[in-house]
Order: sequence, then structure tokens, then C-alpha cells
Amino acid sequence: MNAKALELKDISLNRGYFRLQGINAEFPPGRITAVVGPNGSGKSTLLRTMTRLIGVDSGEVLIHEKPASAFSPRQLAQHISMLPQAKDSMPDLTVRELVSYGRAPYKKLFHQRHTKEDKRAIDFAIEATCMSKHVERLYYTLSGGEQQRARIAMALAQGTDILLLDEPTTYLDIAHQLEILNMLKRINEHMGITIVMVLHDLQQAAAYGHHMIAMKRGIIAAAGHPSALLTPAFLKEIYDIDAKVMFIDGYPLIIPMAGIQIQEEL
Ligand SMILES: Nc1ncnc2c1ncn2[C@@H]1O[C@H](COP(=O)(O)OP(=O)(O)OP(=O)(O)O)[C@@H](O)[C@H]1O
Repeated sequence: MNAKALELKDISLNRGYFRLQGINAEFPPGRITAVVGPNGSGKSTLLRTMTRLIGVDSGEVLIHEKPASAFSPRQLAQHISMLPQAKDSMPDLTVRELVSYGRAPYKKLFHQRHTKEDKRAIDFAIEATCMSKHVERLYYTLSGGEQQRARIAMALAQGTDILLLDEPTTYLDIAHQLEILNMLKRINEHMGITIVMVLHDLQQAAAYGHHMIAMKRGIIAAAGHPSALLTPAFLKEIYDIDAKVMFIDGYPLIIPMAGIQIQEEL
């Protein structure tokens, strides 16, 4: 596998309502990159440019040092999978059917049967996401955490070496957020998949990301190792908030200065 899995070179796009400008980024291969930034700063748009769901006006997305434009859509989908935000609806399918969709880039015309490799990839994805006992259930009957695991299983079944996730922990309680993040960490460690995930929780982004990219108004405003990046100056610049940052046992804690205090009992 190439030393550089995914790179963005001078990406710009202007959609009238929004611009990405001069985006240069390298995503460390086999590691987790967390993409953070305020609402509307362009995080999802950036992810979509990487899968060519959105075309760019100038610049290049490089996949294993080759321009993404040199890949056919099918070839690209064999290298890079993307899990969109959970707000996008899913059809009425069982978990196994949903996960099977991940194999679409490998299907030949008029060959709808699963190959041995399809079956292996589907079973592996179901097992890695601990969804074995839910495979025959309809997606809409699952809890939020189970639905998210099923969606991640579909992306994993695609068998790509790059996985993009847009807010994989949205709508989940703290326990299920950690369950998803720990699962992604395990997958990253065991399979060496390059993961890029958009997260709003900065503490989790810094704790789970080996690398962090912060967007603001369509540009990359900061990038680097999370423990170096996450400072009061960073929070002021990116989010315009005053806050302290502490690390306890290596876990980052952000304490807003405009002190919201626990309310006294009535
Ligand atoms: N299909 C679209 N039509 C119109 N405007 C769009 C469309 N998609 C994105 N935008 C606009 O582009 C800008 C960037 O959106 P994007 O979804 O990339 O931001 P984001 O950082 O992912 O936001 P959030 O954190 O709220 O999900 C926003 O102003 C958004 O309203």
C-alpha cells in the first residue's frame, strides 16, 4: 500500500452559497483523522469532494498518489467508502440486506449473486460491528446505536482501505458514542484502515484522532496533532469561545469560561 493514502491538493470550489478555498491536506495512512469545525464550515462538503460526490473547480484529490479523477466510480468505491450523516434515510431492509449493499462496487452486470468474497466481507463486517444477533431484523426496528453500527457495517463490507464518516456519533448517548468510537479505533488498529471522521465533540476528536483538522468558513484553519492543537487560542480562533483546556490522564477536558454552573436544587 502507498505511503500516502489520501491527499487534497489546492482544492477550491464555489457553489455560490458556499466556497471551499485552497484546501491542502494529508491524511496519515492507517491512522484516524478527526475533522472539526463550526456548523456550516464545510466539513461534509469536504468529505463529499473526496468521494467525488461533489466535483471541484480546481485542485486534486489524490488516492494512493493517483488523481481520484483517474478512477472509475466503481474503482473509487473499492478504495474509499463514506458513511453520510445519519439524517439521510435508509430503505426498509434487514441488517444483512443493508450490509450487502456495501458489495455493490464489486457486482458485475447481470451477476447479482454473492461471491465467496462478498460473503466473507459481509460476515466480517457484521462480526466486527457486533451485529450478528441482529442480522435478520429490519433496520428501522433497531435502536439508534444499533442503526449506526449497521451503517458502519455496510461501509466496512465495501472492503475499502479508506473510510470517511460524517458525524458517526450524532444522536447517540455517551455510552453508545464511546461504543462506536472504540469500535472504530479497534477496526483502525486491526485493519490499518485510514479513517477520516467528522466529530463535533472536541474532546472525543482529540482523544480518538491521531491527527486533527479544523475547518472554518471553507478553509482549513488549523491542522496537527490533537494535543498540540487543542489550546484556548484554538478554541477562540475556531469557535470564538473562551475556555480552558486540561489533559487528565491524556484525555482532554474543555472548560468553558463563561461559566455555566450546575443549578442549585429548588
Ligand atoms: N445542497 C446544498 N444546497 C445548498 N446549500 C448547501 C448544500 N449543501 C451544503 N450547503 C451549504 O454549504 C455550507 C457548508 O455545509 P456543510 O454541510 O459542508 O457544513 P458542515 O461543516 O458539515 O456543517 P454541520 O456541522 O452543520 O453539518 C453551509 O452553509 C450549507 O448550508
